[in-house]
Order: sequence, then structure tokens, then C-alpha cells
Amino acid sequence: MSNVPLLTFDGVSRHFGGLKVLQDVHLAVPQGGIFGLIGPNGAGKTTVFNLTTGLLAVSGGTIRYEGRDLAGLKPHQITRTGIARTFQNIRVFKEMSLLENVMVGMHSHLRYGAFGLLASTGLFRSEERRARDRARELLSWVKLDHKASDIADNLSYGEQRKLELARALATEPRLLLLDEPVAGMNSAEKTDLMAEIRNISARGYTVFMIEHDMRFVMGLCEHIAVLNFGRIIARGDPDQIRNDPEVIEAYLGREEDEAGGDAATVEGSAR
Ligand SMILES: Nc1ncnc2c1ncn2[C@@H]1O[C@H](COP(=O)(O)OP(=O)(O)OP(=O)(O)O)[C@@H](O)[C@H]1O
Repeated sequence: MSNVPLLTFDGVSRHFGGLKVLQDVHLAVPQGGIFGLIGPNGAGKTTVFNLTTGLLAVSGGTIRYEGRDLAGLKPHQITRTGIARTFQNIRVFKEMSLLENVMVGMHSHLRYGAFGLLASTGLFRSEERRARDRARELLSWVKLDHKASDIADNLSYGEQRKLELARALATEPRLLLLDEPVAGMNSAEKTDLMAEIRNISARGYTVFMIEHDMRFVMGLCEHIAVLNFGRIIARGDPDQIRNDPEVIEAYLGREEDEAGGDAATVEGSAR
């Protein structure tokens, strides 16, 4: 793993009117490996992803990817620099096959574009065959290749999440942002996904994930940052995070506030 960060947040803030959702956030996601961002509900985690992918603009500070300031870039331009993401709410095309879902993610990389995908003629066949092979390969990384021709609507919730992951990979990113990848999965699916994400990381992708499931985060991430009320309150490896008094306070405080709500405990229970 190189020491040069792939993605950096330098004094980043984001306000919505008077609401300071992120304040002076400094982050450095190293190249390679798996980085986790955790924090109680509403801490600002998804906003970090929305800023990184250009869905929102920063109110202050700088976000750099491979040293390049991302300010002013549109989401599709950011995708082209090598950043892909999945969403907290599943966004698969339910009436399309798994293969087609992945190929849609690929279109910005195909020379003929999305129109050619729909109206393919002989001219485009070899390119399309290559795309199909790649899509099938990506589906195999999340163990869905045997269902490649099925309609996405027939998949379980957990499988739809994995399909989203394959589709994100189809843009050929180097940085993969995963927003709550195991939400809605049963424990067997979580165990499988953990192995699959480890394999994806071993292939050279940098993974940056938001996740509430502490067992998953602690088991998978080498580096973790903790957001609370829009500020980073801790950074470190899983042991440092688990034992950080401010982190424990942030989670326990929330649990009391929410009277046994769904805030995860730092010790490791899944929600
Ligand atoms: N576009 C927006 N306009 C106004 N407020 C927003 C917007 N996006 C997010 N917020 C607010 O910013 C705060 C942080 O939201 P965000 O979704 O980043 O939190 P989160 O840590 O991802 O939460 P969760 O774990 O519940 O998904 C919330 O109070 C939310 O209501």
C-alpha cells in the first residue's frame, strides 16, 4: 500500500442554510486497502460521498483525488477520473437483466456509448461482446454470474446491493465508494460480501465505505474515521477506534438520546 493518499479532504465544510452539516473535515484515504467512515445517524457521512462525487459542492475547503482538486467537476467527469459509488437506497433497473444493469454502468467507457448499446448493429458487435464478457466477470466477483440473465427484480435485497456494486465497478474506477453496503443483508450475505470486498480490494481497488454495522466495519477496514455532528472526532485502526473515549461517548450518548434506537454500538453489534 502506498502512503500517498488517493483522496483527501482538506478543511472541508458544507452548510445547508444555517445547518452546518460538515465542518473543517480533514480526511486522507490511502491508496489500496479499505477505509471506513462511521458515525451516528445524521453525522454527515453521505454528504461526504455526495461532495466527493460532485452531487454537492463544498461550502469551503478542498477535495483532491490523486492530487487534483475536484471543485467544479460534474458527477460524470468525476466518474471518469476513476471514482464510482453505490447508494444507500438501491438504484438497480428492476426490469433489466443483471448483465444489462452492469453494462449500463459501463457505457461511458464504450466507444459507441449508450445509444449503441440499445441499437447495436454489426459494427458494434465485438465491442459489445467485450463488454458482456467484462460484465459477466464483474458479476462473478460478487457471485452473481449464474444469474446474469435473470431480471434484477427477482433478486433478494442483498443481491440487489451486490449488483449495484458490480455496476459501480463497471465504470472501471480506482476508488470505490460504498454507502452502507450490508444494509438489509442477512448475516450469511454479510459474511459473503466481506470476502468479496476483500477480494476486490486485493485486485487493487481502494474501497471507502460508510457502514453502520460495526462488526463488518471493524472486520474489514484497516483505517477508520469517525464523524459526529459534522466533525471528525477520531481516526485510526479498529482497535484505536473501539477504545477511543470520544467515540464511545458519541455512540452511547446517541443511544440514550434515542432510547434504544438503532444506533450501533462500537463494540460490534449489527443493526
Ligand atoms: N440536500 C440537503 N439539504 C438539506 N439538508 C441536508 C441535505 N443533505 C443532507 N442534509 C442534512 O445533513 C445532515 C447529515 O446528513 P447525511 O445524510 O450526510 O448523514 P449520514 O451521516 O449519512 O446519516 P445516516 O447514517 O442516517 O445515513 C442531516 O441532518 C440531513 O438532514
